[in-house]
Amino acid sequence: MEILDPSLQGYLDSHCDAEPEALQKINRETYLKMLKPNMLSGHYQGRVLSMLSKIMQPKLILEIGTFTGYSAICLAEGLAEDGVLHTIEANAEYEEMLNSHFALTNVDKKIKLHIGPADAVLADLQENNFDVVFIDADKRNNFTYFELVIDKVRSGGIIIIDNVLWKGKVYGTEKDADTKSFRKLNEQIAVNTQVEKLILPVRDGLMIIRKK
Ligand SMILES: C[S@@+](CC[C@H](N)C(=O)[O-])C[C@H]1O[C@@H](n2cnc3c(N)ncnc32)[C@H](O)[C@@H]1O
Repeated sequence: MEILDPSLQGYLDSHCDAEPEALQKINRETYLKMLKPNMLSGHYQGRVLSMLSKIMQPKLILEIGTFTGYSAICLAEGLAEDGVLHTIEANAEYEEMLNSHFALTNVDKKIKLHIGPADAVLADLQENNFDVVFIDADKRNNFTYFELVIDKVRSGGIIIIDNVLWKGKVYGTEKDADTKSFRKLNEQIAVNTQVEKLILPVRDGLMIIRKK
């Protein structure tokens, strides 16, 4: 089930900025070569991430779940001149492809790729005071990642979590484990008084969480 009517999504796609050339190439290659290519953020969500990042002008971004690098590049577009984006990917087989994708862009020097499971990489990561965090990896660990990163986010910084509407299942009657885990995540964040939050009905649902 699509969250948005396809004709509305078509209208949104045709009235935002065009997808940059390097991202068009990565998008095409992801659909040609990867299993589950729809994990990629894509044109419209990518422009949303880029816009949020440009508004925040972050010095430090953390991404959990790199895949083919699409969202990392979108977020890196908004980095301050001396900013850095750390992105974590568990699958070591993606490393070479990711380096070649980042090299297609003018933000490659600002992206630091960490290969390994997110919990282990986060335990070793010295950086604090993240301005923007994007959580988009193994979905059932979303709340664990939220708890691991919240103390590493500066006051006024934002955490973005992807797929929180889970194809509309979270507000339906489905009882499968993934749907239950998204419902629980959304409820836990909704009552958390440390943060302000809202869900944007972008693609599969983007939760925007601002640390007070
Ligand atoms: C939904 S995809 C990320 C899509 C990407 N953020 C984008 O929007 O283009 C999720 C990625 O997280 C990775 N992943 C899964 N479990 C992980 C873990 N425990 N630590 C780090 N990465 C993980 C997967 O290999 C996959 O590449």
